[in-house]
Amino acid sequence: MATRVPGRVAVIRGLTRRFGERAVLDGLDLDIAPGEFIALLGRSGSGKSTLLRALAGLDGGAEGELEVTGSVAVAFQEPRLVPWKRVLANVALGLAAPDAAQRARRALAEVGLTERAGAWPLTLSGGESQRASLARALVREPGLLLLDEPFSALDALTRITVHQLVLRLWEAHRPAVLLVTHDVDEALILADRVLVLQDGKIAHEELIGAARPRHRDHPDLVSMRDRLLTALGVGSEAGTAHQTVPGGRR
Ligand SMILES: Nc1ncnc2c1ncn2[C@@H]1O[C@H](COP(=O)(O)OP(=O)(O)OP(=O)(O)O)[C@@H](O)[C@H]1O
Repeated sequence: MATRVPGRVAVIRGLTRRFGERAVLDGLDLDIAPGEFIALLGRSGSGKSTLLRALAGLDGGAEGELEVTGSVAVAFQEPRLVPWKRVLANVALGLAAPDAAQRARRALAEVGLTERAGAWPLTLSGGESQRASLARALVREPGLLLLDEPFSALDALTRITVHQLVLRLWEAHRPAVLLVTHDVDEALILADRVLVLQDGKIAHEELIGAARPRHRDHPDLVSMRDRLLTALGVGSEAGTAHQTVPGGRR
């Protein structure tokens, strides 16, 4: 039986996902409030994508309680645009609204891709493809936006630009966001709450009150980075360059 909790877009209780003998998710509890930006860290194979797939309704094999209120949209690491449809048609794909094309155009304008509306996906750069993918997710006005390492294949400069874009879009539309990332700094710069998934459960949580835009050297973030790296079993090396979790797909 699922429980609806007012003021929550997702309520997860005792979520367990087994593959063979192994419980990748093992009695996981998590609440997601409307409009909050959560980053999910965890070592490779800890079950981050498994949790996202369960939340997206893409995996029927999980046991436990999982209630999602409202619509969910997902953007993946690879933008997954349909190659034989132009960019505008990709963004409008599956939208039932009579004004689908108009909404898709508006979404493309928001991500700065108006000029590429008529282009074929294979002619887009990595950053443009990712922006098109974000437009396709946002055009549905989701209550919950799931982002599975969407920035990891982008070069460092493009990633910063897309971070800024995501924050701008999040501030304008206010979906709850669950961002899976291997990048501790990305989590600290973007999220309100950073979670560490370990042994099938949320093993560590950091709440970030620092105002945005944030700089990675903010004193609160420096101590949080240390705690997160310790929770991830990496050991803290404060003051070193950009930190990512071992096993990241970059
Ligand atoms: N369909 C499946 N069948 C069998 N095992 C699976 C399946 N899907 C995932 N797994 C296993 O579950 C574990 C968690 O996978 P998942 O992709 O959720 O990890 P992750 O934390 O997202 O990893 P990464 O950071 O490397 O992307 C892995 O050991 C994976 O091999």
